[in-house]
Amino acid sequence: MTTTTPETATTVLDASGVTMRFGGLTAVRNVDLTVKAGEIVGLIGPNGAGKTTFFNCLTGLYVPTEGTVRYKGTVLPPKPHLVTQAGIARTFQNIRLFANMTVLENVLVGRHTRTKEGLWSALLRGPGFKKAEAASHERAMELLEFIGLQDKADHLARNLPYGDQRKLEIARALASDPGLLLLDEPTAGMNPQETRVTEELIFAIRDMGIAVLVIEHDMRFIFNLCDRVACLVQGEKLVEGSPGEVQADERVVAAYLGTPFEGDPGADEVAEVEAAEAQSTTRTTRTEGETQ
Ligand SMILES: Nc1ncnc2c1ncn2[C@@H]1O[C@H](COP(=O)(O)OP(=O)(O)OP(=O)(O)O)[C@@H](O)[C@H]1O
Repeated sequence: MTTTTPETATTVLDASGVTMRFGGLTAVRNVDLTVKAGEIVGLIGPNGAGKTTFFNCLTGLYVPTEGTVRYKGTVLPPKPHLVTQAGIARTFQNIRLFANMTVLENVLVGRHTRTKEGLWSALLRGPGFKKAEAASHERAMELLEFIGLQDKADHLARNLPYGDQRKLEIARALASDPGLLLLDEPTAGMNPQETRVTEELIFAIRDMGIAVLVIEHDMRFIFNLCDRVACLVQGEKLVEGSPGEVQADERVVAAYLGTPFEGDPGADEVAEVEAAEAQSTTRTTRTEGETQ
């Protein structure tokens, strides 16, 4: 059996020099990022760092002011449905399900980019359409089983608990048979148990051969999950590396805490506190000695 290592794996996503300006504001500046087959890559950064804007540049919602985005070597067309058709699926920061449709119907909607039957075939319900419909139904049920919602296929999406709605969004994205899945804050609002389940789900998606790029504020989740992490700050890529490297990088810590570290972080403060404590101990000892 051959296994693909990240070094030799094909590049699924190649974003190069991506810049996005809104009038005078540069939300993303000259960002390069690659995702290889078999990888889970994390994108972190403080609020307003440009993470979602960068996602929107990858998925055709925004046309980058500068730079190119390639999927498996081909430059992507700047239209969301064509990007989905090419093989990139995404979920959004805020849940965007069809609330009054069933769980199964929501997944079937996600399948439409892979259905070739035309309008007349659908209207006349010819044999080609019926075959395609049965195949879509079967695939949608497989996906519901994969995420553990097969028993709720007939429930209305709006009646699902929050964690299940998030899972359903992922199933709908998977219905387009992507080679790359972009997840925008998949654990936002989840309790620790739901977050753990999501982590397992993303590992299982990776094991299905789908590369994953994930934005998340939950650092424990991201460092546990990802093979590689990139940190955006004020639209620029500040650091990229293994979870260990990024976690230990003083610039990343400073970006989150809002204070730059210089030299040994906090050494002066520690020395000051220790000196003050030593002084107060001397004073206390002397006072005690004087009263005896
Ligand atoms: N359509 C837009 N028009 C103008 N400015 C925008 C637009 N979209 C985003 N911005 C600005 O671009 C910057 C980056 O925003 P973005 O939402 O990409 O950050 P983020 O890193 O995803 O933040 P968060 O973690 O809070 O979701 C912000 O200053 C934001 O106000």
